Amino acid sequence: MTSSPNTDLLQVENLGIAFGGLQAVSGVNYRVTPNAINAVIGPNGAGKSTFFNLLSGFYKPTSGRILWRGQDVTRVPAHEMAKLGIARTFQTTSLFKELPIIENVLLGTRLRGRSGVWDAILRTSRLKREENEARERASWALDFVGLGPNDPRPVAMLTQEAQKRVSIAIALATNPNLVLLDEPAAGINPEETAGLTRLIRKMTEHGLTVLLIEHKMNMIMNLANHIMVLHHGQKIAEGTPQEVQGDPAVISAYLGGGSRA
Ligand SMILES: Nc1ncnc2c1ncn2[C@@H]1O[C@H](COP(=O)(O)OP(=O)(O)OP(=O)(O)O)[C@@H](O)[C@H]1O
Repeated sequence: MTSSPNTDLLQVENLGIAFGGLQAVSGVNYRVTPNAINAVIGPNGAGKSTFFNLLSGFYKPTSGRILWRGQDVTRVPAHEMAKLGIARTFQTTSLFKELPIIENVLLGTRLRGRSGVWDAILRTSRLKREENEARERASWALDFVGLGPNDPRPVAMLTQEAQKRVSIAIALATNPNLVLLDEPAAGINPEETAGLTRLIRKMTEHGLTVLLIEHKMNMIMNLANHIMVLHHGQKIAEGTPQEVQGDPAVISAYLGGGSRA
């Protein structure tokens, strides 16, 4: 296996998954462009969510493999992927709505701590150190996404857009290299979408690599540096926004496939 760990982050080879008789993703070869905004698009049912779940370790492929910095991580469980430096956002429905903002972020980061039950009972110095570090990291992440670390409000009182920022802060607090964003602009208005676009750009300006799936085509075309197009589970095109927009296979997939953009 050839690898160049300094430049490669995530790469997939011949990746596929079948659900019963349905081949939801098939034979995809793809390499995430480091320190850039990467997008995966495609008509409804193209396999975007399934591809995303494969990358984040939630589904295990039935063919092919996933490499992280040149290392085979195909069988690594989802929580271990987070430890490697791959973080993903979840829909805002998975937030603990009655808890304050920072507690939501702390719950996300605590999962990475090394303290065990005895550390908790005895309040060991390791536990205290980890708690302080987690709190610092959570405050930094909330500040980064534009939310006040000392804001005492429960998540339920925030707008949908601010809740999306909380989910991004949870991902950032795990100190990732690659952040996978699941439809970051779903269910928010154009003005809020512009704000989230700025936040996603800021992430790459700070050295992060972003990969997102999103239906809002205008947003993607303005935001992404590199786009991969799925159709019926297969990669049909990839390149710059200009390249994929002008690609006849992409145009025909969208005309025949019914875009929700
Ligand atoms: N867990 C599953 N079990 C069985 N079939 C599934 C499962 N997940 C997805 N599929 C099927 O795989 C195909 C791809 O679905 P997927 O949700 O990945 O597409 P998508 O591009 O994200 O769609 P959308 O744009 O509508 O969200 C669909 O035919 C879907 O019904």
